[in-house]
Amino acid sequence: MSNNVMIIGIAGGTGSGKSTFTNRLRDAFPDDVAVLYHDNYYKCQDDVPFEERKKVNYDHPDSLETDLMIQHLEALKNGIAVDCPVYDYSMHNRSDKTIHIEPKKIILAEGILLLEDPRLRNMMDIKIYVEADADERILRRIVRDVKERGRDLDNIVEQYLTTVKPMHYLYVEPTRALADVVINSGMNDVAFDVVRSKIQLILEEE
Ligand SMILES: Nc1ncnc2c1ncn2[C@@H]1O[C@H](COP(=O)(O)OP(=O)(O)O)[C@@H](O)[C@H]1O
Ligand SMILES: Nc1ccn([C@@H]2O[C@H](COP(=O)(O)O)[C@@H](O)[C@H]2O)c(=O)n1
Repeated sequence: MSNNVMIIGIAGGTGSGKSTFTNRLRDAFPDDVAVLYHDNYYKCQDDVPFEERKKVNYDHPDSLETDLMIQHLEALKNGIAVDCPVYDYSMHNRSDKTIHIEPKKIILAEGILLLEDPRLRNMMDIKIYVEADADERILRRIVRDVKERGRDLDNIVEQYLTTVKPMHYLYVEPTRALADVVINSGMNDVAFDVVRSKIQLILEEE
Protein backbone atom coordinates (compact mmCIF):
# COMPACT_ATOMS: atom_id res chain seq x y z
CA MET A 1 0.00 0.00 0.00
CA SER A 2 1.53 3.32 -1.06
CA ASN A 3 0.66 6.90 -0.04
CA ASN A 4 -1.82 5.46 2.45
CA VAL A 5 -4.15 4.66 -0.42
CA MET A 6 -5.30 1.10 -0.94
CA ILE A 7 -6.29 -0.13 -4.40
CA ILE A 8 -8.52 -3.20 -4.51
CA GLY A 9 -8.89 -4.90 -7.90
CA ILE A 10 -12.05 -6.87 -8.70
CA ALA A 11 -11.83 -9.09 -11.79
CA GLY A 12 -13.79 -12.05 -13.16
CA GLY A 13 -15.67 -13.10 -16.26
CA THR A 14 -18.53 -11.20 -17.81
CA GLY A 15 -21.69 -11.60 -15.73
CA SER A 16 -19.80 -13.08 -12.77
CA GLY A 17 -21.03 -10.36 -10.40
CA LYS A 18 -18.03 -8.00 -10.34
CA SER A 19 -20.12 -4.83 -10.52
CA THR A 20 -22.58 -6.22 -7.99
CA PHE A 21 -19.76 -6.89 -5.52
CA THR A 22 -17.97 -3.59 -6.27
CA ASN A 23 -21.13 -1.52 -5.90
CA ARG A 24 -22.03 -3.21 -2.61
CA LEU A 25 -18.62 -2.20 -1.23
CA ARG A 26 -18.97 1.34 -2.61
CA ASP A 27 -22.38 1.67 -0.97
CA ALA A 28 -21.02 0.42 2.36
CA PHE A 29 -18.37 3.20 2.41
CA PRO A 30 -19.87 6.07 0.43
CA ASP A 31 -17.42 8.67 1.85
CA ASP A 32 -14.22 6.66 1.66
CA VAL A 33 -14.32 4.72 -1.60
CA ALA A 34 -13.73 5.78 -5.21
CA VAL A 35 -14.45 3.35 -8.07
CA LEU A 36 -12.83 3.09 -11.49
CA TYR A 37 -14.50 0.71 -13.97
CA HIS A 38 -12.11 -0.57 -16.66
CA ASP A 39 -15.07 -0.63 -19.09
CA ASN A 40 -15.12 3.17 -19.04
CA TYR A 41 -11.68 3.03 -20.62
CA TYR A 42 -12.73 1.21 -23.80
CA LYS A 43 -10.96 3.11 -26.58
CA CYS A 44 -12.61 6.18 -28.07
CA GLN A 45 -13.86 5.21 -31.55
CA ASP A 46 -15.21 8.50 -32.87
CA ASP A 47 -13.51 7.85 -36.21
CA VAL A 48 -14.90 4.32 -36.63
CA PRO A 49 -18.33 3.89 -38.30
CA PHE A 50 -21.05 2.30 -36.11
CA GLU A 51 -21.25 -0.85 -38.25
CA GLU A 52 -17.50 -1.37 -37.77
CA ARG A 53 -17.67 -0.61 -34.05
CA LYS A 54 -20.22 -3.41 -33.66
CA LYS A 55 -17.65 -5.92 -34.94
CA VAL A 56 -14.77 -5.01 -32.58
CA ASN A 57 -13.48 -7.68 -30.20
CA TYR A 58 -14.28 -6.02 -26.87
CA ASP A 59 -12.86 -8.90 -24.86
CA HIS A 60 -9.32 -8.42 -26.16
CA PRO A 61 -6.93 -6.25 -24.11
CA ASP A 62 -6.23 -4.05 -27.17
CA SER A 63 -9.80 -2.73 -27.12
CA LEU A 64 -9.10 -0.84 -23.88
CA GLU A 65 -7.08 2.31 -23.22
CA THR A 66 -5.46 0.79 -20.15
CA ASP A 67 -2.67 3.42 -20.18
CA LEU A 68 -5.25 6.09 -19.34
CA MET A 69 -6.71 4.02 -16.51
CA ILE A 70 -3.20 3.54 -15.09
CA GLN A 71 -2.61 7.32 -15.28
CA HIS A 72 -5.88 7.93 -13.48
CA LEU A 73 -5.10 5.39 -10.75
CA GLU A 74 -1.65 7.00 -10.26
CA ALA A 75 -3.26 10.42 -9.99
CA LEU A 76 -5.84 9.25 -7.43
CA LYS A 77 -3.08 7.54 -5.45
CA ASN A 78 -1.26 10.86 -5.37
CA GLY A 79 -4.31 12.76 -4.16
CA ILE A 80 -5.26 14.27 -7.54
CA ALA A 81 -8.86 14.12 -8.79
CA VAL A 82 -9.56 12.76 -12.30
CA ASP A 83 -12.27 13.10 -14.93
CA CYS A 84 -13.05 9.56 -15.95
CA PRO A 85 -14.62 8.75 -19.36
CA VAL A 86 -18.13 7.30 -19.43
CA TYR A 87 -18.78 4.43 -21.84
CA ASP A 88 -21.96 4.00 -23.87
CA TYR A 89 -22.45 0.28 -24.67
CA SER A 90 -25.37 0.95 -27.00
CA MET A 91 -23.12 3.17 -29.18
CA HIS A 92 -19.98 1.00 -28.73
CA ASN A 93 -18.16 4.21 -27.94
CA ARG A 94 -17.31 6.70 -25.22
CA SER A 95 -20.07 9.15 -24.51
CA ASP A 96 -19.38 12.89 -24.36
CA LYS A 97 -19.75 12.76 -20.54
CA THR A 98 -17.07 12.34 -17.91
CA ILE A 99 -17.34 11.63 -14.17
CA HIS A 100 -15.31 13.70 -11.76
CA ILE A 101 -13.67 11.37 -9.23
CA GLU A 102 -12.13 12.72 -6.06
CA PRO A 103 -9.25 10.84 -4.43
CA LYS A 104 -10.23 8.53 -1.54
CA LYS A 105 -8.34 6.28 0.82
CA ILE A 106 -9.81 3.16 -0.83
CA ILE A 107 -9.94 2.81 -4.60
CA LEU A 108 -11.87 -0.06 -6.17
CA ALA A 109 -10.92 -0.98 -9.74
CA GLU A 110 -13.18 -3.38 -11.63
CA GLY A 111 -13.09 -5.16 -14.97
CA ILE A 112 -12.83 -8.47 -16.81
CA LEU A 113 -9.21 -7.79 -17.84
CA LEU A 114 -8.10 -5.91 -14.75
CA LEU A 115 -5.56 -8.52 -13.70
CA GLU A 116 -4.37 -9.30 -17.24
CA ASP A 117 -2.11 -6.26 -17.73
CA PRO A 118 0.90 -6.67 -15.41
CA ARG A 119 1.25 -2.88 -14.91
CA LEU A 120 -2.34 -2.63 -13.74
CA ARG A 121 -2.18 -5.85 -11.76
CA ASN A 122 0.91 -4.69 -9.89
CA MET A 123 -0.90 -1.54 -8.75
CA MET A 124 -3.45 -3.62 -6.84
CA ASP A 125 -2.89 -4.08 -3.10
CA ILE A 126 -5.60 -6.75 -2.99
CA LYS A 127 -6.60 -8.76 -6.07
CA ILE A 128 -10.06 -10.35 -6.02
CA TYR A 129 -11.48 -12.68 -8.69
CA VAL A 130 -15.25 -13.23 -8.76
CA GLU A 131 -16.09 -16.75 -9.88
CA ALA A 132 -19.35 -18.00 -11.42
CA ASP A 133 -20.26 -20.87 -13.75
CA ALA A 134 -20.21 -20.01 -17.45
CA ASP A 135 -23.87 -20.96 -17.96
CA GLU A 136 -24.97 -18.60 -15.19
CA ARG A 137 -22.75 -15.83 -16.50
CA ILE A 138 -24.13 -15.99 -20.05
CA LEU A 139 -27.73 -16.18 -18.81
CA ARG A 140 -27.19 -13.08 -16.68
CA ARG A 141 -25.44 -11.33 -19.56
CA ILE A 142 -28.34 -12.02 -21.93
CA VAL A 143 -30.86 -10.49 -19.52
CA ARG A 144 -28.63 -7.51 -18.72
CA ASP A 145 -27.54 -6.76 -22.30
CA VAL A 146 -31.12 -6.81 -23.58
CA LYS A 147 -32.43 -4.66 -20.73
CA GLU A 148 -29.51 -2.27 -20.24
CA ARG A 149 -27.11 -2.34 -23.17
CA GLY A 150 -29.42 -2.13 -26.18
CA ARG A 151 -28.64 -5.59 -27.58
CA ASP A 152 -30.76 -8.34 -29.17
CA LEU A 153 -30.51 -12.07 -28.59
CA ASP A 154 -28.97 -12.98 -31.98
CA ASN A 155 -26.23 -10.40 -31.52
CA ILE A 156 -25.48 -11.54 -27.94
CA VAL A 157 -25.18 -15.19 -28.98
CA GLU A 158 -22.97 -14.39 -32.00
CA GLN A 159 -20.68 -12.14 -29.92
CA TYR A 160 -20.47 -14.67 -27.10
CA LEU A 161 -19.40 -17.53 -29.37
CA THR A 162 -16.98 -15.57 -31.58
CA THR A 163 -15.17 -13.35 -29.07
CA VAL A 164 -16.47 -13.33 -25.47
CA LYS A 165 -16.04 -17.05 -24.78
CA PRO A 166 -12.65 -17.61 -26.51
CA MET A 167 -11.17 -14.43 -24.99
CA HIS A 168 -12.45 -15.43 -21.56
CA TYR A 169 -10.42 -18.63 -21.66
CA LEU A 170 -7.41 -16.91 -23.23
CA TYR A 171 -7.18 -13.75 -21.12
CA VAL A 172 -9.66 -13.62 -18.23
CA GLU A 173 -9.80 -17.08 -16.63
CA PRO A 174 -5.95 -17.39 -16.41
CA THR A 175 -5.92 -14.34 -14.10
CA ARG A 176 -7.91 -16.31 -11.52
CA ALA A 177 -4.63 -17.90 -10.45
CA LEU A 178 -3.09 -14.45 -9.95
CA ALA A 179 -5.76 -13.29 -7.50
CA ASP A 180 -5.25 -13.12 -3.74
CA VAL A 181 -8.86 -14.05 -3.08
CA VAL A 182 -11.35 -15.95 -5.25
CA ILE A 183 -14.97 -15.41 -4.26
CA ASN A 184 -17.99 -17.41 -5.25
CA SER A 185 -20.48 -14.92 -6.73
CA GLY A 186 -20.86 -11.16 -6.25
CA MET A 187 -23.79 -11.76 -3.94
CA ASN A 188 -21.79 -13.88 -1.49
CA ASP A 189 -22.46 -12.30 1.91
CA VAL A 190 -19.56 -14.02 3.68
CA ALA A 191 -17.03 -12.78 1.10
CA PHE A 192 -18.60 -9.34 1.27
CA ASP A 193 -18.26 -9.23 5.08
CA VAL A 194 -14.60 -10.33 4.89
CA VAL A 195 -13.67 -7.59 2.41
CA ARG A 196 -15.81 -5.00 4.18
CA SER A 197 -14.07 -5.80 7.50
CA LYS A 198 -10.67 -5.43 5.84
CA ILE A 199 -11.62 -2.03 4.44
CA GLN A 200 -12.98 -0.99 7.85
CA LEU A 201 -9.67 -1.95 9.48
CA ILE A 202 -7.70 0.09 6.94
CA LEU A 203 -9.91 3.12 7.49
CA GLU A 204 -9.49 2.83 11.26
CA GLU A 205 -5.69 2.74 10.90
CA GLU A 206 -5.74 6.48 9.97
N1 LIG B 1 -25.34 -14.30 -7.67
C1 LIG B 1 -26.21 -13.76 -8.52
N2 LIG B 1 -27.43 -14.29 -8.68
C2 LIG B 1 -28.32 -13.76 -9.53
N3 LIG B 1 -28.08 -12.67 -10.31
C3 LIG B 1 -26.87 -12.08 -10.19
C4 LIG B 1 -25.87 -12.59 -9.31
N4 LIG B 1 -24.78 -11.80 -9.41
C5 LIG B 1 -25.08 -10.85 -10.33
N5 LIG B 1 -26.33 -11.01 -10.78
C6 LIG B 1 -27.01 -10.21 -11.81
O1 LIG B 1 -26.38 -10.52 -13.05
C7 LIG B 1 -26.18 -9.34 -13.81
C8 LIG B 1 -24.69 -9.17 -14.08
O2 LIG B 1 -24.05 -8.92 -12.85
P1 LIG B 1 -22.87 -7.87 -12.77
O3 LIG B 1 -22.54 -7.66 -11.35
O4 LIG B 1 -23.18 -6.66 -13.60
O5 LIG B 1 -21.71 -8.73 -13.47
P2 LIG B 1 -20.33 -8.28 -14.09
O6 LIG B 1 -20.03 -6.90 -13.59
O7 LIG B 1 -19.34 -9.29 -13.57
O8 LIG B 1 -20.51 -8.37 -15.56
C9 LIG B 1 -26.79 -8.19 -13.02
O9 LIG B 1 -28.09 -7.95 -13.50
C10 LIG B 1 -26.82 -8.70 -11.59
O10 LIG B 1 -27.89 -8.15 -10.85
N1 LIG C 1 -19.06 -1.97 -26.91
C1 LIG C 1 -18.94 -2.98 -26.04
C2 LIG C 1 -17.99 -2.98 -25.02
C3 LIG C 1 -17.93 -4.05 -24.14
N2 LIG C 1 -18.79 -5.08 -24.30
C4 LIG C 1 -18.73 -6.24 -23.40
O1 LIG C 1 -18.67 -5.88 -22.05
C5 LIG C 1 -18.13 -6.97 -21.33
C6 LIG C 1 -17.44 -6.47 -20.09
O2 LIG C 1 -18.39 -5.92 -19.20
P1 LIG C 1 -19.02 -6.81 -18.02
O3 LIG C 1 -19.82 -5.82 -17.23
O4 LIG C 1 -19.86 -7.87 -18.64
O5 LIG C 1 -17.87 -7.36 -17.24
C7 LIG C 1 -17.16 -7.67 -22.26
O6 LIG C 1 -17.35 -9.07 -22.19
C8 LIG C 1 -17.51 -7.11 -23.64
O7 LIG C 1 -17.86 -8.12 -24.55
C9 LIG C 1 -19.71 -5.08 -25.31
O8 LIG C 1 -20.50 -6.04 -25.47
N3 LIG C 1 -19.78 -4.03 -26.16
